[in-house]
Amino acid sequence: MASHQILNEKVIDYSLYLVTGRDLLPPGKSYLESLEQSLKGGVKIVQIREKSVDTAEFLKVARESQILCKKYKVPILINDRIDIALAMHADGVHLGQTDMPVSIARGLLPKGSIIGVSCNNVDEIKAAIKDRVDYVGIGAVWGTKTKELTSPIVSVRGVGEMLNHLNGTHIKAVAIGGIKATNLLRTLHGSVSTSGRALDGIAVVSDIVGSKDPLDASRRLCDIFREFRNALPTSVASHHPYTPDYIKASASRLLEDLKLINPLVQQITNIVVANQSANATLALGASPIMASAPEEMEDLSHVIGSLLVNFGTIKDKEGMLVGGHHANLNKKPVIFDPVGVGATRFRRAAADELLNTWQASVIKGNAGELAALAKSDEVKAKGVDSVGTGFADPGRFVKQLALTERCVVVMTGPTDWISDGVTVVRLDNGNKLLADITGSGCMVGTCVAVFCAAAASSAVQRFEGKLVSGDMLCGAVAGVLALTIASELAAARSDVRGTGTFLPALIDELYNLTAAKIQQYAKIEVVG
Ligand SMILES: Cc1ncc(COP(=O)(O)OP(=O)(O)O)c(N)n1
Ligand SMILES: Cc1nc(C(=O)O)sc1CCOP(=O)(O)O
Repeated sequence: MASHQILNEKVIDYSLYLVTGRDLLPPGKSYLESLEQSLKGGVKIVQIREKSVDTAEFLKVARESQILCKKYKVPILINDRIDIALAMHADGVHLGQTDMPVSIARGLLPKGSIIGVSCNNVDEIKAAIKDRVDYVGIGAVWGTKTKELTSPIVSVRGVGEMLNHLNGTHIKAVAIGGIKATNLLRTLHGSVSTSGRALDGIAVVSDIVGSKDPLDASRRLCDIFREFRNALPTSVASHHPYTPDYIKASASRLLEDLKLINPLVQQITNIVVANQSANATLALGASPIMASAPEEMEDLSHVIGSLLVNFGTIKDKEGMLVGGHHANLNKKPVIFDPVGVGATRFRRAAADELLNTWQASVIKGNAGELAALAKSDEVKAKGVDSVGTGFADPGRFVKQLALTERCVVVMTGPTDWISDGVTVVRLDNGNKLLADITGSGCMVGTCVAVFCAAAASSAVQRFEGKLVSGDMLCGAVAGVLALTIASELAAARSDVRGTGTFLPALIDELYNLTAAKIQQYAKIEVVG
């Protein structure tokens, strides 16, 4: 989908939208110098926003800015003030919810003027559609110091939901509020509708205006936007026409790769399972680091192969927030295991906060946990366990959740269901003793994290515009297969007489797992 629009024969490119803010200029930097550098760096549309000056000064600044914008063939819009826009023949206006109504502004402005409005929720989007505006400014997507916010933060997942409503319209959408080079890729990947509609641009004040080098700041934002546009349409899908044989071969190869790579797998997990998760990691040929302090997350994010965030006893939320942010920044897979998320309001709110802060590569849970995450009441949970027979159509459910959260979703149970939003895989391995020991679900999360680390580390092709390289669907399938096949082999051993002997045997079978065993025992079906 093109990020530009044709109005009055003019092509409007919203990809990098500068909103001015003279009060944020660094000491010694002149406003016009900063504006020209940002235009050189790739700003494609400018809005003059002056909140605390009189009319004469607003008009002067707008006219001086217009000369530069004309030089770079960039449209100029005026924030709030129709009179200023008319007086200087601006290309259009940006209106807030309490400014001049769109229908009246349209009557006053010359035909073909660009009209954009601020939207903070779905109702405002619906009104903007009725008003046939040219674009919407959705915000604030993150917290910002540039302006005191009077409406709730939308967050990236909220932007995606609002974009769903713009499907089938010609209205363009930019996000605004707290966007900077360090969160831009995350912002873009998170802000996509379930049908794949992405943002047409980003509107930025401080990351450009506050920079001593606005040319470089703008160029960096432009580059990230372009790389995102050039990347594959979903963040993790590799778009291979998956077949059971292909997946089996990939899972087997990943096991061999991981024994060579020996990735470091960081796990923020719960005390109940920490020991057995670390042992499972080692048994597969990876190295565990069970680190949860926020202060160490940045350093670790450079050296880890993947990060597992397991909710379990949820004491380390700050570490989880910071860890996921840095993992995204350094393009390391994040595996999210929202243990017992349906159990309390605190857990539900924490899951939302985490998923609004970083993007998971894989979300893994049982039917009850994933239902709670998706705010579906089709399946109920009791504590950390799922209750009842599960979803009527589990394949459809995981596919939809994968599209909404833009990641791979793994739903564990007697049958495991995995989807990247395009393909749905059904796995039928596993022994019922897994349900009788504590932490087997958490160990699945660990195994998925181990194999996703291998998938990311051994990825042949890297796309700058993706949050993570490598085939996360195959990584997730391989992780589930490893534990479930090992459970079948362990349960069949003559030295296993109950749950007490099953757990060490399970670790043994993970240790002795081979590519040939995966090929021999994996029960895989591609169902959609
Ligand atoms: C692109 C874009 N989106 C939103 C806004 C916010 O406008 P508004 O709601 O009018 O608030 P103020 O900017 O007037 O504080 C914007 N300016 N640009
Ligand atoms: C002007 C403005 N409008 C917002 C909204 O939410 O409508 S947020 C915002 C400020 C954006 O500045 P920065 O890029 O420095 O965070």
